[in-house]
Amino acid sequence: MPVSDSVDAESTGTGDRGDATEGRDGDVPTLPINELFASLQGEGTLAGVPSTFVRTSGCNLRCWFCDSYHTSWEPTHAMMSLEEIVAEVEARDADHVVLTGGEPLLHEESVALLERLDDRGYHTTVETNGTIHRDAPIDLASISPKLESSTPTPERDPRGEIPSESQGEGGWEKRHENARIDLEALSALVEAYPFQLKFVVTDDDDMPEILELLEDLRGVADVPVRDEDVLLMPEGATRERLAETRNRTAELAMEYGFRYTPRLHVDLWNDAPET
Ligand SMILES: C[S@@+](CC[C@H](N)C(=O)[O-])C[C@H]1O[C@@H](n2cnc3c(N)ncnc32)[C@H](O)[C@@H]1O
Ligand SMILES: Nc1nc2[nH]cc(C(=O)O)c2c(=O)[nH]1
Ligand code: SF4
Ligand SMILES: [Mg+2]
Repeated sequence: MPVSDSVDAESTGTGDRGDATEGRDGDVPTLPINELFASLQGEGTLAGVPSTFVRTSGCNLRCWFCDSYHTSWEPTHAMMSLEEIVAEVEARDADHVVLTGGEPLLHEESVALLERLDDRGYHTTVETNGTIHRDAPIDLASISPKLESSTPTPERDPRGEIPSESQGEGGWEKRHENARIDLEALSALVEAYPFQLKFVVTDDDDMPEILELLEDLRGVADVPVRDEDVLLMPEGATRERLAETRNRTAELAMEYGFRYTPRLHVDLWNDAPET
């Protein structure tokens, strides 16, 4: 099981990036950290690999199904210096580090953290929604572009918001919808790093949008995007919900010639924190 000496998540930020003190505390570079723990990589081509997870807080999107609610809808974190983060990583055994969030590439200091981890010989995976490109030592860009089925609407708002609030000017329905796909950033990421494209599938209706996005990406990217780089992942933060989505997602993977990825951590530990 995950380690018990995790980070205390104390301060709460309201902005996309955590809070105003993010970045540097005096001369010390810092990141808003929601949790830091040892587990098995649960998703994608490296599923099953012992890994240390560093979860930053703050996101530029608001997926209704986000399984890391306290990094997006209600960001909660402690500010940690890069030195402290690296020490916490070194205190665990894994050779693989997964930098996730929230959206880790929102934070400029994620680059410096990845450099320090790379200098120490760690394999780095970055879990990203694909809307931001940064130049950093990334061994695997695990990109999960968000489909229309992720958009929070009055009917699917985890806060149970009244319709006018989720739809209005500053409401997340529009903001999410406008920001969720950035072809330029997506293209820059696949050109710069070994990558996987990991789509969250809720049902059959997601497939036309996946195919269209792949066509667009293949049209602009200078590198091949092979069907085997495309993974379908069932939507579900709990075992109960996964039981509803995984078989159809697996059938769709077979039908379209894409890969299927399980959510091993949900099978093993359901929705427990630090797993
Ligand atoms: C919490 S996100 C953090 C990284 C980044 N913001 C992103 O979305 O890729 C980590 C991974 O969990 C996936 N995810 C989040 N909620 C999910 C859910 N309810 N079911 C399946 N996958 C989910 C995301 O698509 C992403 O691949
Ligand atoms: N075990 C485990 N594997 C994961 N792979 C990607 C995760 C993420 O939240 O980014 C994740 C996670 O939260 N737990
Ligand atoms: S992009 Fe990732 S962290 Fe942000 S809301 Fe969606 S699943 Fe959550
Ligand atoms: Mg997760």
